[in-house]
Amino acid sequence: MDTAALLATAAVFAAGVLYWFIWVMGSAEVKGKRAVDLKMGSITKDKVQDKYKQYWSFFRRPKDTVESSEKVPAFVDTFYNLVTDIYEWGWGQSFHFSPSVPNRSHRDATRIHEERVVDLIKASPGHRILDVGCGVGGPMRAIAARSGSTVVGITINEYQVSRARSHNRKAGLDGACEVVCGNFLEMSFEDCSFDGAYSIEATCHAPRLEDVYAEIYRVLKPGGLYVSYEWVTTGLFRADDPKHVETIQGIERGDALPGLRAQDQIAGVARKVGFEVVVERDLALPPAGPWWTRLKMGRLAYWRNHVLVSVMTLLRLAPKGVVEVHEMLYETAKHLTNGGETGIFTPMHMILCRKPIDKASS
Ligand SMILES: C=C(CC[C@@H](C)[C@H]1CC[C@H]2C3=CC[C@H]4[C@H](C)[C@@H](O)CC[C@]4(C)[C@H]3CC[C@]12C)C(C)C
Ligand SMILES: C[S@@+](CC[C@H](N)C(=O)[O-])C[C@H]1O[C@@H](n2cnc3c(N)ncnc32)[C@H](O)[C@@H]1O
Repeated sequence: MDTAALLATAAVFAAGVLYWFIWVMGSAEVKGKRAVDLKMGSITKDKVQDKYKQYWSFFRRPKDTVESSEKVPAFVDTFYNLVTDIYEWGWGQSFHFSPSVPNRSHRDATRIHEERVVDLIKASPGHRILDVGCGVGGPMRAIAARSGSTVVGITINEYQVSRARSHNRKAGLDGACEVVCGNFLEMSFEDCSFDGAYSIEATCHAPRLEDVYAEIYRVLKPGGLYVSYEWVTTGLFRADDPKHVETIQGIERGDALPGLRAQDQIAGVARKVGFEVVVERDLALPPAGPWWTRLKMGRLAYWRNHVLVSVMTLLRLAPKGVVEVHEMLYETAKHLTNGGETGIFTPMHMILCRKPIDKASS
């Protein structure tokens, strides 16, 4: 074979490898979003890097002033513009963790964790259920399909609204699932207009938990049930242990959190806004399988994804800034894993509350 033929064969081979790397390997476990589709929400291509820098300088330190608390929802919105496509591509349409289940896939474990909500809040056909912080609607579709109820989701991020609506249509569930863009700290829904409500790993973004719980209380019908899976520090967390503090602050920085609450504070907040606490339990505790193994087992996948986003940026298929966002998520994954392994953090402290029948009329 002469040199020209050799070069041509090598070029075809390289193109084939690139194609396989980007299009085949490029979508992670859940097929759907591919690396070539990384858009970074509603941020225009040229602004991604700047937006990331603004996000990072805001969330780098813990939030302690009222003034910075008020800015949190806007920065949370920026955060989801930056990460939504990467989450969908590398994790799926459900932006939360689940206990691992022996001999079951991540997809099954995710669905089981979501369907538990249906039983807890007794969602039934004819019910109108609120999903507080709905992401792109993975849980909403599972819960609507399982329960036969109508689910209304709210998210602060406009890009997620369009993604969720499109997924709902494709799943044939747009009749059962509605998505609105808004702030869960001041919702536009009528008082007493929902039969039930849930939030999955979303209220951790609220600077004051009582503000979002009070809103959920307001829109629930008397007797209605609300369940939340909360991100909290556990009783094993020691504020005087620098390693613990580094882990918790690492989780806060990389997940747009104004400050993680302690597990034993949640029920008090629920009662303060008027709820009866039916039950609370850390769903991560044994016999539940570890939720963080899914993050840990993917080291090789992270490396592949890093190479992918770098190649995509070089080819100008992805905007500048994606590599930094991806790197931030990689670091965050390490802190989350650490939080899980040491037991100082759980993303699934479950609290089930009821709006009392008598108090509501007063
Ligand atoms: C509830 C929240 C989000 C929880 C999780 C869905 C996400 C937390 C960290 C995310 C990820 C970390 C590493 C990424 C990896 C580097 C990349 O290659 C592919 C995507 C990741 C796995 C990504 C996926 C989503 C998370 C697990 C918070 C924000 C309150
Ligand atoms: C980690 S995601 C979880 C999404 C969804 N519950 C799931 O499990 O797939 C957190 C969600 O909360 C939403 N959120 C955060 N702060 C919000 C706010 N102030 N108002 C409305 N939505 C908010 C985000 O936009 C995002 O959709």
